[in-house]
Amino acid sequence: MPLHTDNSFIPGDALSSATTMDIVLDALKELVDYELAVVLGWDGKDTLRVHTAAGPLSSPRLAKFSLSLSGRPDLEALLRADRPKLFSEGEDHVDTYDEVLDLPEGHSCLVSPLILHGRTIGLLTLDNRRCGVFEPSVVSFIGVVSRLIAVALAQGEAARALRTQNETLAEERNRLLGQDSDAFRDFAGTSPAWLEVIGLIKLVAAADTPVLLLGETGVGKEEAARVLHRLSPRSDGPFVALNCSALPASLAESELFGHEKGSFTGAQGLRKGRFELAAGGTLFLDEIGELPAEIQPKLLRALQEGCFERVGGERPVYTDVRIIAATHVDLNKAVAEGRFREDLFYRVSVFPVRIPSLRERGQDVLQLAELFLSRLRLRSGWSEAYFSPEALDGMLRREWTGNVRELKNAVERAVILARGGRIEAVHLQNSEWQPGRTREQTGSDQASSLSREPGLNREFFPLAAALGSPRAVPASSSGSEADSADRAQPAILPLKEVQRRYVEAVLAFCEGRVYGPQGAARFLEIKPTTLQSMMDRLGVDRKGRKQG
Ligand SMILES: Nc1ncnc2c1ncn2[C@@H]1O[C@H](COP(=O)(O)OP(=O)(O)OP(=O)(O)O)[C@@H](O)[C@H]1O
Repeated sequence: MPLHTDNSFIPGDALSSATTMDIVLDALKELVDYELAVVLGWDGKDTLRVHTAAGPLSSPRLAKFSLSLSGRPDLEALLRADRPKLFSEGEDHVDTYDEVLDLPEGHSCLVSPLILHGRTIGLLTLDNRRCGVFEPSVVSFIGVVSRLIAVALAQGEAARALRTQNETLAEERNRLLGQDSDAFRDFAGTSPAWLEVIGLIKLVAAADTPVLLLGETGVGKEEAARVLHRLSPRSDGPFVALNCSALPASLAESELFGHEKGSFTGAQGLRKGRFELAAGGTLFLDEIGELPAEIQPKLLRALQEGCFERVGGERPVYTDVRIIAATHVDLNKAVAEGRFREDLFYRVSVFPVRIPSLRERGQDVLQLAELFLSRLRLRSGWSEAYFSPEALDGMLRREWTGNVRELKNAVERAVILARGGRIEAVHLQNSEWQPGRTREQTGSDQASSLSREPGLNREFFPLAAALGSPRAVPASSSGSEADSADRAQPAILPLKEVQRRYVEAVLAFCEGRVYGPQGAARFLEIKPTTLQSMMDRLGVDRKGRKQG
């Protein structure tokens, strides 16, 4: 036979562990007359799972088979003895594959530990329905083969882990490079409430314990999760985040666990889920309380056993990830209402950490504002931006309902309004298009205090100006007579008319600009294309006049 000359083999093409094992068991079949050969891998704790099964008796059910060693002291003893064992005819023994296979009594059965340098790697079993098929002479041969299989199994698993880690790192790096990410920035704050959080994060970071971050929206739960990851022994591994809210069950499963090629229409290739991408690192599950009920048992299994199947896949996939979950809803209530599984709740909430709201963090507001401003100063035209004393005071007094996220956005908006110069309190007070209020004020107080300064009102409070109403914000719901009178005062306009007038006013304020940092879309926090179609729908042109 001529020598095979294809030398295009490169490490990246290395055979998968499963293929290697298929080849080995196939070759073994030529020497040993088995009907079922199974290689089981050991998870290092208690479980043996089928890695490869070959022979006419193997079946897809077997591929999912696993067994607990604590329930099988006979197998544990066999692994300890590190010697193959041939079960003789009539010898009583527990049938390993009892649950999935019906083998006749007295069938031939040979079991051999897979041990490498004294470390248990797994187990090899050979079965044949007929009695006495395996000669005693075959036992020592299988002992030698088992050592080779142990090497192949260990190397295959190591190569797989390395490959997954490489891919994950590359994917995560690309993802981070593609964003304006805050992942590597400071974690500002020195208030007692914040220092307590830092203390807890430092404490729990080193352990592999699941952490549950609780807190209002925008308080910095994801930021805290990133810091926790960076402080943990997994910091060299990836940090992968998934927002569980608004994910339909079908999408959530494939996002979490990936899918096999052709598992559903449009699944053109194998795609790894976040669990696999996070291997060796941390998986951050944001808004875990919103996870669809159908997925919760699958997540529980992945957390408990470290294994799952890709959508459309049969082979179990194993990963080692640390879970950090976050929620802004009360998970206890979700459990009581049956929306969240209790067992999953206990699994993820081993170490809860509450991230305080900005209201509880005192002077941290100023540190954070300075931090955000220092980042913005790096942008062209804004290097001279600074806060006036009144602006600093206003920030301290304001009730930041949207927390750090709201503060961050407000600082950016203020820099734009201040045209990269001195930021006044009024630049930060511009909150018609967000729900922030000063700590002392109600919504109506805020509207009226703004309207007390006519120029300010016109320039920075376009809704009130646009509607021509003395009170654009409804009165507080104290139920007093004065309140009822206030409520009755403004004419109620159709929503479309309010939208039209408001868009016109914002456009006028932006001098007809739709795009760019000082464009209306930016202020309205919508895409310019969305604003354009809204303008078409409302009949408003760029100069803010009604068309037609
Ligand atoms: N201590 C901090 N230092 C710097 N930036 C922070 C800090 N905390 C939060 N941020 C920034 O504030 C914004 C909101 O934070 P984050 O997304 O972590 O909040 P969250 O609590 O996870 O919000 P949600 O509940 O909406 O998911 C992000 O842009 C984040 O980078």
